[in-house]
Amino acid sequence: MSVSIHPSVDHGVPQGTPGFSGGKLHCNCATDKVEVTVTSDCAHNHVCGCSKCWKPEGATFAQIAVAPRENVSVTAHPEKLVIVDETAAIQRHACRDCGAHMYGRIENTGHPLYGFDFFHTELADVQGWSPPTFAAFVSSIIETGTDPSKMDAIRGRLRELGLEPYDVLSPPLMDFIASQVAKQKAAA
Ligand SMILES: N[C@@H](CCC(=O)N[C@@H](CS)C(=O)NCC(=O)O)C(=O)O
Ligand SMILES: [Zn+2]
Ligand SMILES: [Zn+2]
Repeated sequence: MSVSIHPSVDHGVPQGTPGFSGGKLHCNCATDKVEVTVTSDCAHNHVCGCSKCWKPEGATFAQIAVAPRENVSVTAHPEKLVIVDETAAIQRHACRDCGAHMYGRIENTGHPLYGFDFFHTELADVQGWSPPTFAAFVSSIIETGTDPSKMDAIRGRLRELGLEPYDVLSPPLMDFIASQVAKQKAAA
């Protein structure tokens, strides 16, 4: 295999199941697993190279998607969750024992992405989620140790997988964020 991106896409990006309606995510603890229930499919699934998104052992990118926050709830062992960085825009709730990030929530109602919770679909015990469609924050992998000389090969592999690489977010998401900001400015 050429370059490893993330175990969920390294052998080809899976197809989603039409009408998929969500599932339960579990942390990586052997017992007393934290459980998060998501009652819809995800949207905007992508791989992210930033240093803040949780990655499985050995992965170069995280795989992360969103769902409306009302569709995401902690259904077992909430006492094991800790917020990784209270000052971050996305408050990532991680299992204090295994470190897996179970969901990320934006509490600032003025944030353009307020209302979306972030989660890692590979933590689910079911498959069929809308698959990743692009790669975000690709240059950021250099910050966590990737040799810059490998970037051409990594961007090439992402394109081969159909995951167009961007150094921030995809144009549709950047347009959505800018539209939210424009609405806020118009209302102010
Ligand atoms: N280059 C930075 C980028 C971090 C970043 O901006 N991450 C994005 C994508 S997840 C974000 O939205 N961060 C908001 C947050 O982490 O709260 C890094 O790798 O740490
Ligand atoms: Zn755990
Ligand atoms: Zn990220």
